[in-house]
Amino acid sequence: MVVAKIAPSLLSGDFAKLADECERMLSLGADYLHMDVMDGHFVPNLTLGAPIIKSLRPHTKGFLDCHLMVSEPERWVDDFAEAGADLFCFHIEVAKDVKALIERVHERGMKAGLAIKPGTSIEDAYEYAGLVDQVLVMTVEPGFGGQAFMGECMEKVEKLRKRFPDLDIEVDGGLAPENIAVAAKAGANVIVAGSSIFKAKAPEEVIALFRKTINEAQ
Ligand SMILES: O=C(CO)[C@H](O)[C@H](O)COP(=O)(O)O
Repeated sequence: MVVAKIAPSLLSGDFAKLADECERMLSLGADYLHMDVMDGHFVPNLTLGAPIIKSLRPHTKGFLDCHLMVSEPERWVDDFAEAGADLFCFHIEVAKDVKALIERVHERGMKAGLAIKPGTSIEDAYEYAGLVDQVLVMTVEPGFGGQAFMGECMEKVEKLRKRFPDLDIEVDGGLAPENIAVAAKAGANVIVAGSSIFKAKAPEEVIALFRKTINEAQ
């Protein structure tokens, strides 16, 4: 059985106060801190890289769930390991050798995650899902926060959950109180959310609602 893990996306936080934002999210009930790494090539946006993770690491004990939206994930394994990332999640669409990369991430002491874009079929991930710690099913086109949740991606989550009952399945993009039940029913248990948490008047209530909805669906 899997349990809910709520991962606020710091992309929606104040980058000038990143360490404070991380501690604030943990104090409000977050399990993971989701860090969106974008290279301006795999996605049309630039955010942060290993130097920021390294600067942040001494200021938080939170689990740094790093989602690399980059064209050459192989280049960054050592940098992220040395920076103190807890989980290194890369995209199946660009990895040169998925299995070898998973092994390298584990060798460097990080958990490994495999991400798929909305247009990528879940069947492509089956071969590797038993080797990783988490599969991330994107529910928006990666690149920007604040986009609308793509409900059609839930079929992929359902298929994955049927085959891998104990796998951590993360969903990312447009998750909000209005659609959390759909994601929970499909079998997602790790919820990334930026806008709906950071813009809420009471973020702790959104986090609590996500957790309750996911755990009740298990
Ligand atoms: O990976 C991402 C964008 O590529 C973000 O994590 C994601 O979009 C979360 O933001 P929001 O909840 O506002 O959609």
